[in-house]
Amino acid sequence: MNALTLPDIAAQASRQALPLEWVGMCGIALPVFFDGQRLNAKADAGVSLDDGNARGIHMSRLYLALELLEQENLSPVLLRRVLQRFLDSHEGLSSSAHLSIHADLLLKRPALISPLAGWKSYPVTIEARLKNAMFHVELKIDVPYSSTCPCSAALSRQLIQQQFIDDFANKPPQHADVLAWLGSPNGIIATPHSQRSSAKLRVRLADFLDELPLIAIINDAEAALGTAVQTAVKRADEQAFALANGQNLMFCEDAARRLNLALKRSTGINAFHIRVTHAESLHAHDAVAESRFSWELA
Ligand SMILES: Nc1nc2c(ncn2[C@@H]2O[C@H](COP(=O)(O)OP(=O)(O)OP(=O)(O)O)[C@@H](O)[C@H]2O)c(=O)[nH]1
Repeated sequence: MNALTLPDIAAQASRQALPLEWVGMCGIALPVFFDGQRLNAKADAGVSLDDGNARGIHMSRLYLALELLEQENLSPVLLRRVLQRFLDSHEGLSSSAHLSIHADLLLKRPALISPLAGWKSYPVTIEARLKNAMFHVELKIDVPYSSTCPCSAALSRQLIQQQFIDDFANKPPQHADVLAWLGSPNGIIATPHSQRSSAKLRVRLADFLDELPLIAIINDAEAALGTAVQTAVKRADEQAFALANGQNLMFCEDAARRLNLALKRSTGINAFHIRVTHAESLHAHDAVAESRFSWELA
């Protein structure tokens, strides 16, 4: 039997000469390593197709370059090496390379009071680009938190005051009576609404960073927001959480401003874009605020 040469369509001339900005593969399953964890990731890998006459890029060369990610902890230098390999394997065809890695980062979080702890999952995307020796890394991180509406709290307080006036209209308040009243349903006749909320952070990193500051950014964001979503919870933890929410009333605007300050204080961040969403229980729609810093210029 004669050995047949395999047809190579990608090497053919394109019928329509036109360069393309991005060509590659999306959703490639891949294990990556970060902070001692093996993450189940999905990668999008692509290059520009500058030669408008070339029919296609060489997908397999991008795919094989991703093997580098199986061996080392994710870092800016490793991402750059992968992108350089994308370009080296497409010499004459491509001048820019792009890689996105989507994964869920698991962090163990202690309870507020009890000695318990549990895992929290943070969706993250790490995006790296290389063009004309210019290398950029952008992080996208979702941080869930709890927010309690300050307006609803004030309105609830007013109703509680009204109830107090009604219940103690004809008697001078005695300490024991007031204490008992505070512990009764009438003492909390109205409650403010709280909602599970989410902050989507997009951050462009400075060139000098050796590591990806994913965990530092998550920790800074949660500290700024004040009422992170909890994991393992006993009653003592739930009570501490209720107190924390009561002391931490916020509109979505408040949350966006706090995150803006926190990210400006962080080192190694050149630009950022924040979008917070409060999934209101008052409405069937969300309250949303955005804030950005140097985002258009970056
Ligand atoms: N460029 C391109 N390739 C595709 C597409 N869909 C599937 N492929 C296949 O991806 C496979 C890998 O392509 P290449 O990397 O060029 O494979 P190859 O020619 O064996 O490898 P090299 O010798 O390194 O060029 C081929 O079998 C293509 O047909 C597509 O939309 N575009």
